[in-house]
Order: sequence, then C-alpha cells, then structure tokens
Amino acid sequence: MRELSDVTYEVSDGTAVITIDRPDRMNSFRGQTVDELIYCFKTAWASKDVGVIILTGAGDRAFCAGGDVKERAETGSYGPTEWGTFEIERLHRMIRDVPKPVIAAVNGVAVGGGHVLHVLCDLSIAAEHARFGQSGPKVGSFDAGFGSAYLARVIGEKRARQLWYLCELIDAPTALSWGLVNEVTPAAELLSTAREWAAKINAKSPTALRFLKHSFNADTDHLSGLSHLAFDGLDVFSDTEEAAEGATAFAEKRAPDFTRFRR
Ligand SMILES: CC(C)(COP(=O)(O)OP(=O)(O)OC[C@H]1O[C@@H](n2cnc3c(N)ncnc32)[C@H](O)[C@@H]1OP(=O)(O)O)[C@@H](O)C(=O)NCCC(=O)NCCSC(=O)c1cc(O)c2ccccc2c1O
Repeated sequence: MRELSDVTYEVSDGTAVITIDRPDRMNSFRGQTVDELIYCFKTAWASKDVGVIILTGAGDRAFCAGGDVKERAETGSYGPTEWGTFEIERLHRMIRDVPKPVIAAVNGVAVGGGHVLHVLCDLSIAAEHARFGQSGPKVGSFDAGFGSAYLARVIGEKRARQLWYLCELIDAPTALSWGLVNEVTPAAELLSTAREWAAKINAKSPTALRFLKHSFNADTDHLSGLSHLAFDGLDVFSDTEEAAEGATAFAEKRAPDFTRFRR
C-alpha cells in the first residue's frame, strides 16, 4: 500500500473498508481524496483477500459532503492531483465496474457529490441520523450524468427532481421509504451491520455475484456517455461567474444571488 492522507483502507474477514478521512471538512473530497479512493478501490479489486467493499466516512457527522467547496472558493479548483486532472468520473466508474459488491455505510450527511457516491454503491445502509440530498444548484455545480439520471432510476423522476431542484436534505426514514437506502440502523451498529451484510455476501459465489453486478449495471451503462457530456459541461460551467457565486457564497456563509444569471 502507498501512503494515504485523505482516506484509510483496511481489510478483515474478506471485506475492505474504505473510509474518507477528512472529518474537519465533513469528509468532502478534493482531487487528492479522489485519487486515493480510486487507488483503494483498485487495490480491493485486485486483492483475492477481498470479496466485498464498504465505503464510509470518518466520525459521525458526515459520510461525504461532496466537493470541498472551501478549497474551490479559495483556489478555483479542487486542488492538485496525481495526473493534473480531477478524476471524479473515473471514481464513479470504479464503483460501478469493480466486480465486487460495494456497500455504502452512510454514517452522517451524504450531500452533493458525496450523495452521488452512495447512490452508485450497490447497497446503502444508513445510520438513523444520516441525511441525504443534492446541493449543486445552491453552490454552483451539478452532476447531470449518473448523479441525476441514475438517481431517477433509483427513486423515480419526481423525487430525483425534488432533491436536485430544492436542494433540501431528507432524513433516513424518508430515504428508506423512497428506496434510496436498503436499511437504517442505530449509529453505533452501522459498521457492524454493514460487516454482517458483507459476511453474508462473502459466503456466496464470487463469480455469480460478479455476473449479477455487471448485469444490473448493463441496463444503465449508456449513462456513461451522458456522464462524459455532463462533466464536459461542468468543466466549462465551473469557470463562470455563476458557478463562482455559488462557491463563494458558501464560503462566506451567505445566501447566493443568482438572479443576474437568468436567461
Ligand atoms: C454538509 C452540510 C449539510 C452540513 O451542515 P451542518 O449545518 O451540519 O454543518 P456546517 O454547514 O456548519 O458545516 C460544518 C463545517 O464543515 C464545512 N463544510 C461542510 N461541507 C463542506 C464542503 N463540501 N466543503 C468544505 N467544507 C465543508 C463547513 O463550512 C463548516 O466549516 P466551519 O469551518 O464553518 O465550521 C452543509 O455544510 C452543506 O450543505 N455543505 C455543502 C455541501 C455541498 O454543497 N457540497 C458540494 C457540492 S458540489 C460537488 O459535490 C461536486 C461534485 C463533483 O463530482 C464535481 C465534479 C466536477 C466539478 C465539480 C464537482 C462538484 O462541485
């Protein structure tokens, strides 16, 4: 294993636990976080000691608050990366493509790009206090690829549009009733429940699971093309005054004023 600063990785009993470890920033991701997550998923993919992967966040406040908006407001980007490119789309693909089930253990708020990460996981188990939602239009961003179209597949068009247009968080019981998560547990039991589910899955045929995961994916894999277009668009949009207004307003703890950008 290489040295990691934003993520931790540990394996026991056939299960890899990947933890986003930036609790002072609500486990939001910067470029380096994304690079390290990709590295951990690839490591788990290649390891014969791993049958199931759990993705979670450090502490009890956040699973992941999406992109690090403070970093973006300060520097105009999500910071340096290994190859000079922000690889969030590759991470999305990695979660879908890794031929082993991925369980999101949602230990707090999952919002923005952090919400997209749990949506892309095969299964989601939430702590009772977890909250869920999208925030892009409030902070000058959007995920018009898997983050919108696949979300609509999971919870339905009306609810997906509600999350994206209103940018209000929903609680764990509502997420369960919408089919956004599989199970809600007391916070203290979250990781043990995720490990129990992983143990049950690990007792099954890995080849059968591999075929099933790819079969489930096949029906929505065309959204990859949409995702490319969406991230191309986001790249262009990110350099606009309109996007900057969202990130700056968040960093300055004020409501954004987008009125001058209406067309
Ligand atoms: C997450 C919250 C709902 C939590 O609210 P709460 O009231 O519980 O706590 P605070 O608001 O006081 O937050 C505590 C503390 O954490 C800091 N913080 C929170 N979120 C972030 C963040 N995303 N980045 C950096 N720092 C964050 C917050 O400022 C506080 O710090 P103090 O120093 O003041 O104590 C709420 O905080 C919230 O709504 N957060 C913002 C969520 C958000 O908008 N996320 C980013 C959306 S955009 C995105 O995710 C994104 C994804 C991509 O894949 C992209 C790809 C390509 C380009 C752009 C992308 C992109 O923008």
